[in-house]
Amino acid sequence: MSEHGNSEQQALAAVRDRIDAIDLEILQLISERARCAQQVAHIKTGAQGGAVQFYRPEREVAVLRRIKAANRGPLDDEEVARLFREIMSACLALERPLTAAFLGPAGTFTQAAAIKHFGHSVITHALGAIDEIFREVESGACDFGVVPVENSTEGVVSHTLDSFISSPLRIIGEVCLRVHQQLLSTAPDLASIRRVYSHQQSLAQCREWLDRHLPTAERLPVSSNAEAARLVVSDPDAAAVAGLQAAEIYQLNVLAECIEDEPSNTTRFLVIGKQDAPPSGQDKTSLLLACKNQAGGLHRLLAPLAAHGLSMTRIESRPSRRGIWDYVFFVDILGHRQDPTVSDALQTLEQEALLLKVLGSYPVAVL
Ligand SMILES: O=C(O)C(=O)C[C@]1(C(=O)O)C=C[C@@H](O)C=C1
Repeated sequence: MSEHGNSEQQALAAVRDRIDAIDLEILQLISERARCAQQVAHIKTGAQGGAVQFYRPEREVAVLRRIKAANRGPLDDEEVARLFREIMSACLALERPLTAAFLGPAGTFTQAAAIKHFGHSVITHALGAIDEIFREVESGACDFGVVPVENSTEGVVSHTLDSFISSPLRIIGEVCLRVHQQLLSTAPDLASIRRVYSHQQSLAQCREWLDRHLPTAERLPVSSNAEAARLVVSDPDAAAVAGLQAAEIYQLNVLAECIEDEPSNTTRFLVIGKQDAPPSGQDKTSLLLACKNQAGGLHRLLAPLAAHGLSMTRIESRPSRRGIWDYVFFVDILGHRQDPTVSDALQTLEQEALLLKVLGSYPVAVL
């Protein structure tokens, strides 16, 4: 070996020794942290009768926000937050493993959102439909549920909004996920593709790409994009529009990557549970409202929000399907229901609205 090669080997060995030593220190610290989480569990179990709330969303976001603020690189803020997300997920699983229901089968973006929110130690349960997720959490069979609510290209997921009208569940968190769609198949190329399966939202997100590259292929909506991937395993003339996770799980070829029409295509998911999330300092509140069906009704309904200086980040209207109200409105505002300005505004709103249901106050997504 040349002299140069030799000194390179030595330099490499020295840095690797340093890395080995650091890894042991990190391991010790992580183990110490995990023992602290066990102590926390012990304290919580002692302090609370009945159901113990091991999962504390407001504390988790406080930990992640603090880490991001303290970070000085070279890893970027998102990356360090992701690492700490996983450490906390493992610590929480030691207190008690959490279960989260998602729109299955395995490999959907909803599963990816559940893991992004809770970390990899959460036990995910695949369910076939959005209303099944609500029922699973309502019955207590799962601790939490994760449901898609809106996509930046395609708009609202109406099934989710409709489920909130009759469900007693609360929104306890939100997750935003960049959604990259892939064209998956057992076929080697596009030439033989006659059918394209996916969730209707995913088909819509790739409409222009499909018009251009597969203009004659039939588009068939199914219950989820992972279900589409599962279907094409036994249909060589078909392709699925789905995520990379589905390609791995069902061992399909990626015939085309990132086929979404909007490169910034993002889906927002909601985390649902039985308990409210306490204030975290940076929160959102989701409301369900109905107003009198008369001129200026909606304006009067929203006036208290403006009067209290609250920012509205979203408003959606849906036919109520109940016959009591014509339309209901889903409104998101910044702030927690326990913040004085929000609670004052809600009191005024209650007098104006035919219906006011606070669907939940929850921390603004950190990751
Ligand atoms: O602080 C707590 O209440 C904990 O249970 C500890 C911890 C953590 O690992 O930091 C774990 C789970 C909770 O959701 C929040 C934080």
